[in-house]
Amino acid sequence: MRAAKMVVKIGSSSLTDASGKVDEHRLARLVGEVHRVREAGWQVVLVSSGAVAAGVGRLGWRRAHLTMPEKQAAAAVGQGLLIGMYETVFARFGVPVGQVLLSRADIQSRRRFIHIRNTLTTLLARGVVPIVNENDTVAVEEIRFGDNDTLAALVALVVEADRLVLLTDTDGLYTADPRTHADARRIDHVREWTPDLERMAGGSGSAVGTGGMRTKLAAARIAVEAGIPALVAASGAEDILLRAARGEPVGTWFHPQPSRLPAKKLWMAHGTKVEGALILDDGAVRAITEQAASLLFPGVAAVEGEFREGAVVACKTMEGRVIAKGMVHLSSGDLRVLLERRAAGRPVHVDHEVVHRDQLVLTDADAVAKVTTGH
Ligand SMILES: Nc1ncnc2c1ncn2[C@@H]1O[C@H](COP(=O)(O)OP(=O)(O)O)[C@@H](O)[C@H]1O
Ligand SMILES: N[C@@H](CCC(=O)OP(=O)(O)O)C(=O)O
Repeated sequence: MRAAKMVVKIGSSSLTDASGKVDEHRLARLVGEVHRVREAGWQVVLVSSGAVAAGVGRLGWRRAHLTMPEKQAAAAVGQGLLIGMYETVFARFGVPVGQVLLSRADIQSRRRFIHIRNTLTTLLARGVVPIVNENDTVAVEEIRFGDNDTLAALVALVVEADRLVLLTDTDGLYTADPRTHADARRIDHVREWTPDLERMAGGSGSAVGTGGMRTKLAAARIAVEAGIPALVAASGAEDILLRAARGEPVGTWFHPQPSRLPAKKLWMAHGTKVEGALILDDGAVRAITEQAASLLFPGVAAVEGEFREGAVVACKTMEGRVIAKGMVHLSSGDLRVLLERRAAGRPVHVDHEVVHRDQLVLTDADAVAKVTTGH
């Protein structure tokens, strides 16, 4: 029988003490929680922040106003310390850990994505707890996830997890940031994505956190679109992972959407970065959003950027709204030659789709709703 998988993300704010250093007691508490849910039969991938905080603490620096190279240097020092702490504490339960450091480029490449999946599933099958973090020391802006909430959601996609649990210093999503709004109420269930949700979620309330509720919301959305229930909950709550495993009301639950995209389309929607764009005329927009059709050359009005065949590009309306992402069969250079030929009134024959429907994924919520509800 396939073991259920849980991706658990812990934020810096839940691992550090008041001075910003990694707090061994908090880390040990978390490890105890992971151990208990593993004993209940779950496989767990831990996505742990805290490298920068640990490094800053070790070097005796102050957290405020660090440059990017300083943060990366701090992460180089802190990541080793962090994994050392996990190794020591998990060893008390006889559980080995494995360090997995990822950057966005690792997820963007389909080949590397599959290699990561194989490595993670091998670790899980052999009873190891993979401990994932962003590869902060080498990650430059273009290839950064930027926040571990998004990284955790993508890891959940990679391992096809059954739960994504985002543990933080607050017990869920509130109607406003509870640090500054005493009257804020917790939202226990999210079944629909409304603009209100985005308005409620603010940035980080602490000096060590990155992204706050905003990035957790974005991460939860990636998970639910992939059919994975997501929970935002307090890291300090008793038996939190066991309770998450049972689906108890212990935070904000994000319920998955009924229609689940195939794994490759999920990767394309969330794992890839676009290299350019195709501007579609209104007929093509209707064809791909309402009839789930392939994109044919006559529907392409213009091309933006430079890309090779096989690249992932955005599909935009004439007004510039991104409605889909797809893997294009023609380079930007070839498409421009064909567009010029058409503009000059010369005949244009393209014998295949520009983007095949199997390699096209709708990214605009309204467009997705139209297709999944059938109108
Ligand atoms: N609507 C909201 N509901 C709950 N928390 C919110 C909200 N808006 C902003 N926050 C802030 O998000 C913080 C958690 O995010 P963050 O500091 O990035 O933690 P982590 O290090 O766990 O990722 C909370 O402490 C809170 O101040
Ligand atoms: N990769 C960084 C953490 C980035 C991050 O997202 O932090 P957090 O919002 O605390 O989860 C680190 O290990 O310090």
